[in-house]
Amino acid sequence: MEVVQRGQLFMISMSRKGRALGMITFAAPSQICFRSLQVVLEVLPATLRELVQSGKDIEAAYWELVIKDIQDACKLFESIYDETDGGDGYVSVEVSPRLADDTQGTVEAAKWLHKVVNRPNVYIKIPATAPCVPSIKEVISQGISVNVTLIFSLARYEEVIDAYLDGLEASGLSDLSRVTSVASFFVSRVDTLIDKMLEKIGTPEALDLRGKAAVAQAALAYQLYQKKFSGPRWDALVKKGAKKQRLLWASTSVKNPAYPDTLYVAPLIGPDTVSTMPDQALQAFVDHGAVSRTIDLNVSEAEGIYSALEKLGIDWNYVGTQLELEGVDSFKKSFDSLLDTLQEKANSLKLVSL
Ligand SMILES: O=C[C@H](O)COP(=O)(O)O
Repeated sequence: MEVVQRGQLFMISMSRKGRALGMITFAAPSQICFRSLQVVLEVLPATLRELVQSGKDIEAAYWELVIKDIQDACKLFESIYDETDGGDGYVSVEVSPRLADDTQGTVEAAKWLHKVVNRPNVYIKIPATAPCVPSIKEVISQGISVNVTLIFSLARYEEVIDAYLDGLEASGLSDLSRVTSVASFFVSRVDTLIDKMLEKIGTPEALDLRGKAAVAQAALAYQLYQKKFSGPRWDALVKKGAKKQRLLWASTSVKNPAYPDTLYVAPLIGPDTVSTMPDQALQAFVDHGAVSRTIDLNVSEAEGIYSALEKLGIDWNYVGTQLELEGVDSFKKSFDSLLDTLQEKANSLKLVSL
């Protein structure tokens, strides 16, 4: 339990009826796995030693530790999952980031993880890279719930929604109510990149748009969400119990200290959205954030900002691709560095046990 609590992120979520927000704990995989494993290293050297001495290589030992960790977290959140009829209380575990270019490898890894974790409230986390969009469809069609991560552009987000809808339609299940998904749209990193581009352009108009791109794009993502999850195609799936793929805001901490510290949380509150927050963003919001529906208050302003940026030469697809490359690369580096740390620990445990 200690492991889970030290690795947790939080989310604020507006209930479907649009009532007050509840503060719910939500585990995001990279953080929960990477951070909690450091605790595992402190408190469970015996387990690691046992795993290594049983002949497992370090990656296999990693997965055993993670699976147990995720199962414990799932148990912790099970009551939320039950109380909300499968609406909240999920724990995510990510397939190896080394598979981000491998469609079939990702499908196999997702199926395996889903089987071994064996809990109803687990999300298998899959990156929204071009090769993994078809994996998402396939995995959803097998009745496996998915957290789609690393979404940076509206174009890719629409492909992700389509993969979810296609997967539900292909599933053959008569009851779709237990196959759910979140689409994790990264926010602050968009400003980090676009601000640099605007500074390069350097005109007063460009400089005035700094710090506005990310929230504008996110607000338009919510418009797309509303459009795609309505109409005859969606209604047919609802008849079979389908649930909307909720938009999850990731990367919500402010990177530029000149910006308000709730910039990526306060304007993005709306029905069925999920805001993941690291401590810094959470504390700022708890201290002086206000809870009310904000996500669609300024849609025409968001459209204006989006097209003004295009007119200045900002290519949204370039931005999405660049951030995706950086995101996948950083996930891979974290994964590699974690395995290196585990290997070092295992080596020292072997020495101690001699
Ligand atoms: O899961 C990913 C995090 O939300 C990333 O946030 P970051 O952009 O602050 O690193």
